[in-house]
Amino acid sequence: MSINQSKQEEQERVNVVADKIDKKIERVDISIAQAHQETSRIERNYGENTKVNTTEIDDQMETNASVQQQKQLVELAVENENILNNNKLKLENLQGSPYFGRIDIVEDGEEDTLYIGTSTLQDDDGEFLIYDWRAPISGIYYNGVLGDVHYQTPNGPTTVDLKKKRQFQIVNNNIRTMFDTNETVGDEILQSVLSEYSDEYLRNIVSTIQREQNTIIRDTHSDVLLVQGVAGSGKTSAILQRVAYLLYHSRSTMNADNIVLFSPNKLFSNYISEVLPSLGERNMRQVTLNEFLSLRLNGIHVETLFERYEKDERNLPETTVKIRLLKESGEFLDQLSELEESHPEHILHFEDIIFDGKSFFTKEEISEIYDGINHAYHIPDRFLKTKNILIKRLQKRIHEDRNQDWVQAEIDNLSDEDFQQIITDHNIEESADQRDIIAEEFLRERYAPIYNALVNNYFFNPYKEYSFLLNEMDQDLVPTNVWQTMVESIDDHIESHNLNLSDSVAVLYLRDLITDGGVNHAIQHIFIDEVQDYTMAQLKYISQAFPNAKMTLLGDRAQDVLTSSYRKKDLVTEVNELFSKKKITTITLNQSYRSTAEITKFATKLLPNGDEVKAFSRQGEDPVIKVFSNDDYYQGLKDTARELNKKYDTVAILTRNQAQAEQIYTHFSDESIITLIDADYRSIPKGILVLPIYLAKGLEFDAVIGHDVSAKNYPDERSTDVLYTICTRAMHSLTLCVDKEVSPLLSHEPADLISES
Ligand SMILES: Nc1ncnc2c1ncn2[C@@H]1O[C@H](COP(=O)(O)OP(=O)(O)OP(=O)(O)O)[C@@H](O)[C@H]1O
Repeated sequence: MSINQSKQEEQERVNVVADKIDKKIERVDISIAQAHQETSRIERNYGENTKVNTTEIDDQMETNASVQQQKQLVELAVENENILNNNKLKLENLQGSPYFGRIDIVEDGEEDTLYIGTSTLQDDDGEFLIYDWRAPISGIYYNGVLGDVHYQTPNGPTTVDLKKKRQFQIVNNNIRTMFDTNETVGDEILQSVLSEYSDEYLRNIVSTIQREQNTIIRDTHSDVLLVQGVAGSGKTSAILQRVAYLLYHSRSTMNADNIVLFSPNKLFSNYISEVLPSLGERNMRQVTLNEFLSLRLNGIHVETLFERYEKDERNLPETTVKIRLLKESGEFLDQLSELEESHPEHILHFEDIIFDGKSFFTKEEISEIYDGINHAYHIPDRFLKTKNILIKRLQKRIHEDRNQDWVQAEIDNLSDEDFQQIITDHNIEESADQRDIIAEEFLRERYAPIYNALVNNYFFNPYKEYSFLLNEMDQDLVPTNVWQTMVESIDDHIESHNLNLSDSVAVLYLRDLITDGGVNHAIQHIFIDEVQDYTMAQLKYISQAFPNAKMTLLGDRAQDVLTSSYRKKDLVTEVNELFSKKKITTITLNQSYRSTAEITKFATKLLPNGDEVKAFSRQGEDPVIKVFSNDDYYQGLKDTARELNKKYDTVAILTRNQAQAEQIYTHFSDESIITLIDADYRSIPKGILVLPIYLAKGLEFDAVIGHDVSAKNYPDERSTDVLYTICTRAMHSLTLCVDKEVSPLLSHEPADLISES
């Protein structure tokens, strides 16, 4: 059969399936409308029931039961509506482009043809019209070459004979292209997908997942999956596809709330927010490292990586580097805990618990309790025993204080309603000592802040404990006076509610270790993008905080913008050392998809091992280096940006730091087309943007302008990572503007790339 005949037949099938999808959507719309009416009816009912008289106890109990029942009905109705809406979303995702792949297989002598799309679609009689891309059999589409192929079923591995693999590009229900192939996904379709212009959001890559990406997406056995992938190799894309895959495979035991993604910044969170919904899934939780740490160190401003980078750019003394490298290592955290355990006679740094302006428990009392507990116990056990004793003492106080005059007077002054409320809230039965019980309940409410302070360990000061251990630490890294100054500066910072990044992780680690807290058992998967920005201490702490989570770590050593000025060791080695007891799989991605071949080749020349990076064969314009030798650098930059903006919707001017971005912005201030992006931006507008490179991490733009790649601004190889990351943000066009003298990092570039004005 000729390909045209096949295309005709395939088109007929697309029409049939498209028609069925439309009809299903019509039906689901009717069900949604009915479900919505039902929810509203139950909610109205619920509203009326909650208005019932609540002053008589009997009535109130009855009302409570009925309200509970109504509440459950509302929840059920809402859930039903959610399921229907979700079904509709999946059908809508299939609309216009119902599938992208087909495989013909022979299994146990039987021939079968399967179509693969973003979700499963069944006929009314149960026949599969489309298989979900995550179904075990769909793995063949991404992995297999024709002939015998294996795939995993719930009953173990199975072998089938793969006869045909066909790819489609279907737009508005019309087959635009169709290929039979032996590869994962042929270049033609990938070419066409990659030459499209960027938009505000990253898109899913479900129809063109490549073999190595597929390995990342479908890995279910590793505790730590470490992906070292060059810029634009699809690391972020693979994360999101992997989340969708894991959600599908563990539907009964896991949902999106059991997954956390550590993302590099807020812009990034918005940028990736459309991928999972386009695959019919809810987004996982997202947090930046700074949000994660700040939330746990309530009331303290934790230095951001960006703030630190900006500071480092100004001044980074060698002693600071030495101390920082120590604090950022996994061993440093081990040292802290060993030191703590090696001082059994040491009394932890406790704090008074203040209530109503007075000390309710003094630190001396708490210290005495702690000291009185057998020193042979581990510190967390002693801490817990101390806490339990304090809670018991609080209970005793409640019991004793109930007869105090002030308590009795307060009870006498209670309104009838409040009095009744205590009785119903605590189910207090009528008896001779009812008033005593009420007095205790009253006190329990009054003393609740004390109880909370105990439960939340506010009587322990982890900052002082940390400084104590630093003072005790035997170190010969830096002279004693330098070390001492460092410890004092932490104390000063704490006074003003600030903490730098490396200390914050150490304090948290120590606090959680001593208090045996801070652990979240519910999270099953942690994803960390841009892992090259993380220290081993941070990774160790994160893995301690989420003990049940498998970790997927994705990074690129060459894009080490934020720490390259001082970090030396290789990320893969470090991670392997840190998690040596876990099952680690390391995957390397060398193929870059984002940029044109010209841009990728240009960028990789900056790297010492650049020849390992494989450019995708998408052709485009050569990058340009524009040198402005006169004093009109900013005018030249402006003209360049405007010129590019005629052709490309988004033109990003990327700088080394925020100050440079602001400076450019002031030169543009007469224009409404330019947007200065800062760390609080949540979405990327179109037009000309100016932002420091660290905010552009993980993002991509149609056209990129590197700001002032001069010898002054990029003097030596310590700037390579920054420049490389800037260049690799560009999809279609890259221009480097230079004020006077070109950076030595570009000295190998041929003269014809350089234009002088
Ligand atoms: N298999 C694929 N099919 C289609 N497009 C792909 C594929 N893999 C990657 N891409 C595209 O390449 C670009 C880069 O992908 P992504 O942002 O996931 O890479 P990355 O490795 O996280 O990049 P970086 O580290 O430079 O931020 C995106 O536009 C993405 O859609």
